Amino acid sequence: MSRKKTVKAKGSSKSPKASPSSASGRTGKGLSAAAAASSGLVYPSRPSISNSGEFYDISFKVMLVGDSGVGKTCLLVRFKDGAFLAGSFISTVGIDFRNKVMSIDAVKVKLQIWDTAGQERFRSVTHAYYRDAHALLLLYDVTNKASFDNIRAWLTEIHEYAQQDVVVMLLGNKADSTHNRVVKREEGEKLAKEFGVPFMETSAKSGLNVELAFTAVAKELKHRTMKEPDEPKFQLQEYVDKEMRTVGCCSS
Ligand SMILES: Nc1nc2c(ncn2[C@@H]2O[C@H](COP(=O)(O)OP(=O)(O)OP(=O)(O)O)[C@@H](O)[C@H]2O)c(=O)[nH]1
Ligand SMILES: [Mg+2]
Repeated sequence: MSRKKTVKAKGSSKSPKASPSSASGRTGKGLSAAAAASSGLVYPSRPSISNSGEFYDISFKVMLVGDSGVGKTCLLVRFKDGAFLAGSFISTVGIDFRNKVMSIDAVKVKLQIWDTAGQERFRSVTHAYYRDAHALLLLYDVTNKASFDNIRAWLTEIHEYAQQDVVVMLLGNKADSTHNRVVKREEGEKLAKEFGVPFMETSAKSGLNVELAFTAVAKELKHRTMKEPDEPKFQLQEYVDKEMRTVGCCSS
């Protein structure tokens, strides 16, 4: 099943809250006519403008999924606002989204990031949104074994409801909680290998790898959309491993 890209009318990047809508893919620069034609994108006369007033060239929809309490909302807030939501845990009701425009290889990439409720009772709501997602960040909590054991069930759900070519990345969150850790990093790596998905550990609290997780996904999506025919395929896990080595693995 191939992914469809809907090109929205200028200025139509407003709240898609009313219904799960397709993320748009459009580009202003860096995309050859051939690549644009083959990816189904069209050249706008100018880049689009997001509802926060930022210009962007292409837009993708990313979903955060995983058990309740693994840190999806905190990860998004850390990425968007650079802050950590400490204090009492307020579980997400239904689904919400935030936009962030990133500069990827001189292209403005807008990520529309959907924060889903992990609680079972909201599952049918989130299922409806899977089919339009270009990427899924699947989280477990390294201090919660059940959240790790449930990853297989989440992956089954993803295969059932999401597009076949959706980008999936497994994240072991709360890596800062060294004393309470019950899932080893190696266990996360092994599971990710088994399912052929990239993996890294993150911490919404310390900021560890948060920017890197979203950047890696944005790079993969941008490459898929704008790749020149003779350009080598972007290797997401290789990129992540290289970046982690460069910054000494565990800095934010
Ligand atoms: N130590 C630590 N705590 C975290 C981290 N991320 C989130 N938390 C805490 O974990 C709890 C749950 O975080 P949320 O982000 O609300 O969890 P969620 O996955 O959005 O949960 P639902 O909305 O119910 O699906 C909160 O008390 C956070 O403060 C982290 O990286 N490290
Ligand atoms: Mg939440």
